[in-house]
Amino acid sequence: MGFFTQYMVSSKIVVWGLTMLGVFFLFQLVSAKLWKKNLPPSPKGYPLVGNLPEIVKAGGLFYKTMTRWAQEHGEVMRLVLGPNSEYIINSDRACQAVFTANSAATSERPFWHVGQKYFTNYQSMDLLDASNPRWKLQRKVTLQNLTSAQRLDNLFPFLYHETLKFIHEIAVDPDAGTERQTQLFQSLGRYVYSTFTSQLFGLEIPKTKSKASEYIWASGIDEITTTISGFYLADIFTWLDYLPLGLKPWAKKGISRFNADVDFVESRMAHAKDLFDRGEAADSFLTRIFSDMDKAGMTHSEAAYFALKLVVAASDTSRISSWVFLEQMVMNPEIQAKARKIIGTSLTTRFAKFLWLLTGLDEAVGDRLPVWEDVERIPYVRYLMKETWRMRPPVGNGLGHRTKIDINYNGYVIPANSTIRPNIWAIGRDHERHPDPDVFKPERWEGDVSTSQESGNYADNTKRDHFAFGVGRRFCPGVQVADRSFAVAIMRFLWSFDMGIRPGVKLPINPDDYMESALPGIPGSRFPLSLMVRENRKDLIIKAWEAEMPNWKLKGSMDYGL
Ligand code: HEM
Repeated sequence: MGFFTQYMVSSKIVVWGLTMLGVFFLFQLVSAKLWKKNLPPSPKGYPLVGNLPEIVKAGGLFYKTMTRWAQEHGEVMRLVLGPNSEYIINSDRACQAVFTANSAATSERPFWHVGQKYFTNYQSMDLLDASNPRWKLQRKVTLQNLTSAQRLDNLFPFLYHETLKFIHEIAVDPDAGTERQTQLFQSLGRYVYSTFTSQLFGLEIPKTKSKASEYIWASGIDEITTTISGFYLADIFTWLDYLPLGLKPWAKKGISRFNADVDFVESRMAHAKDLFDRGEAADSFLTRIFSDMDKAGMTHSEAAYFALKLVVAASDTSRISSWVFLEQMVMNPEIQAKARKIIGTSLTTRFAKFLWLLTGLDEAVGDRLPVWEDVERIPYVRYLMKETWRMRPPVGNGLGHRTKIDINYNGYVIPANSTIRPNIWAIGRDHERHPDPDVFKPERWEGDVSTSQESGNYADNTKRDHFAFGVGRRFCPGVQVADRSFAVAIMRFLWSFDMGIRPGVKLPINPDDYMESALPGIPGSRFPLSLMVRENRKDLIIKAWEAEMPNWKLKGSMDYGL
């Protein structure tokens, strides 16, 4: 079920709910003296429910609604979501003022009690307030164990292995390029999940049909749902939490999800520990915690739960990045051809490279699979990354923050304790920042080879490439991992595949027809993508895979015992 369709409830509950909302609205108005403040403008909505119906109706095309609203209402706007209001920050300048200049005051999370208390037992970094010491510890552990210069390299063996496995699967798939090739979204998901479970747990996901992947996906959805404004009424009417547990279905659901998560990670950890004790475990986040090399300051059990949360944060964002890159290559064949030419095909000899330097017409890589270091000399890869993340940010609606203070911007007031969000979609499609924003044009980034981390760190937010990784103190801590994973995917896909549309699909196609409400702004698994290995690559890929397998050391599986 999509996030938005879940707002639909039975009519009795609606009547009860609306009455409560009315009372609550009045209470909010009086207690916060909102009528005295010049609040930002709102799109026209309905009594009591405000802008909710339009959001529900928009479903997967919510990105368009948010972009249009930003154009109509200016740099800051207020969305009325039943009894809640959210303040949406529509421009880079306003992001600077709200999230960067006021980062200490705007880095708490909204009051997501249900998610924080029940679903995650105050252990998930995404949901914790930045002032919570556990958030600080988890952020430190992420930076030390995952994204420090030393640790970033740990990703590569897994990333190279998994991308090669994905490409090899397609090279030997008799259904590749036919109308029966319908599982690409799932296979892409397998390789991405497996990359991160290997890096974090030291355990891989060998098959596309995997109970572990299904579990991780469902657990992630449950947590994300707790961050939807007003999804759990107990986040609005906080006194509901005083009821006995038997009368709180949301609390029971949350507790059972948390307990199931703990069971899941404890059993995975036991398997990983067993391999570690036998000296058969690959180096991973957990093995380093077991061997106390990093003295993380977490118990083993906490570290395993945290590893699950990192897999959730890392996997689908990376899967979506690769998926929409493929979508854009299909929609823009001339860019696919150009990028491929730049990345490299058959030239292998020094003479050929010399020719390439001389003429600029041929390739930079040759007959080996591209690796991360190639990005340094192929800036076009960075342009492709920036353009994909600008146009289809995987987390376009961001994650809410809470402001602890009243913030004044352009004569409007965003009141203390409100939820605030950067409108990542609208900023990426702002005509002033990006002329022709609906056109996929990597060339617009000519000369900008900044990494996502560097760009995110610019003191002047208007100079940033895009806002796909958020803004302010909660800026995505996995950004350098994301850059590596995406760059390698882009280069290897261009090197390996002819990317097109499945036979039998009528042209032209519009990606908007394939949006899913659970992934607003992203064409979902129904997008009729076709991948075929290029003829002159097939033998190279098969040979590379045959050379890889005998040396591959990772023994454990996330699906062990499931
Ligand atoms: C293309 C890939 C990715 C995108 C687009 C992305 C985007 C985001 C966004 C928008 C946020 C919310 C920031 C905010 O609250 O302002 C976030 C938070 C987060 N991301 Fe990422 N992310 C990606 C990959 C990753 C990876 C690979 C990891 C881990 C290895 C990761 C770990 C996290 C964590 C732990 C948070 C929560 C931070 C906090 O609450 O303080 N992300 N990400």
